[in-house]
Amino acid sequence: MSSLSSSSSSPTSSSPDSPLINLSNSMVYITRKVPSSGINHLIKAGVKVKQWDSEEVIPRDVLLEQVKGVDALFCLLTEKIDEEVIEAAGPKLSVVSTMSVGYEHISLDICRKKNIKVGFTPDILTPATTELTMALLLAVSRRIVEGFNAIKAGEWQTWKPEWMLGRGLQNSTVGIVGYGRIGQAVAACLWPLGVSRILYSTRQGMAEYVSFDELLELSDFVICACSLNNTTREIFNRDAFSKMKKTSIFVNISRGGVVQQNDLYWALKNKVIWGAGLDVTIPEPLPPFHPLLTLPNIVISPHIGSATVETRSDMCMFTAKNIICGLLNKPMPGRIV
Ligand SMILES: O=C(O)[C@H](O)CO
Repeated sequence: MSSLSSSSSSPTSSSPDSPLINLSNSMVYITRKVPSSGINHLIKAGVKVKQWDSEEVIPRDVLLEQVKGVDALFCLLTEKIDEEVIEAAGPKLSVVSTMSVGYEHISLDICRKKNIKVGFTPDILTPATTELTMALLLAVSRRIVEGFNAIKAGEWQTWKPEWMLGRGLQNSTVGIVGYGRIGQAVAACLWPLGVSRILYSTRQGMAEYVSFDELLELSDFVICACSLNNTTREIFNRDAFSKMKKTSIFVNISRGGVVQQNDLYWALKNKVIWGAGLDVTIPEPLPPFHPLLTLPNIVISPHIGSATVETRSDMCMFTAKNIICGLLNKPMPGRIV
């Protein structure tokens, strides 16, 4: 399902950024149905746009076929942009931009070697992802889903002083692993709720620096907002969960790959930790019969950290701007390589 969605109507006046470079011969391939904001921006800039116009992930063989000869690639976190794709695209490919802040799906080394610029969408999804982090944290700590399920099962008999008790944030210690844009925004939401300490282990900021092990040992809530790379893969494993408090709650909004999921299951099942909220899993989608879904002390959302109407539209626009700036040899608003 690949279609030529559009082409330039006025190529010479097409670029708002530089009238000197004519983009009318440039072809951009978009790997999914995305909000119209970005597509319109590309069209107005005068480039030709081809698209996998579907909600479903583009099959690998179709991607390899469709990218042939394109100048720029607009991709999502679901496509592995590796040497094979870059070779299939050929020598004209000069910009790859992903509509995500995470970019572990792109082979940066190959892009560097081939002089291909790589863009991503930092900052604009920080508020939406922060909201979702807080939603998961509170859903687990205040047992929202468990309570809802209890109502549906007819288990809500009366108001009881010691039923469905959760864990409050006031006077608690929160550890944030990955104290970057999102981690710091989450911290800003937590202070007004009366937490007494916020710990981080990876970057500088307003919070207190401690080692990763100390963070695990001291925190009542552990929030993971770091990127996935070789140093963070499966850092939340049996060893890490064993160091956490039995009363602690773990929230992951980064990537499923930072967690050893069998170990998380073990930790939740055996009450090594109190609860968990996940927006990201391995695999995605998580199969409906996955063992994690049988546990009462977990809430899982389907990777919707940035999923607000406004944020997804902004991300799409940002990706399109990255591509146009990259093609025009202008500074890209969000550039990795
Ligand atoms: O990397 C990202 O951008 C998020 O995981 C999805 O928006």
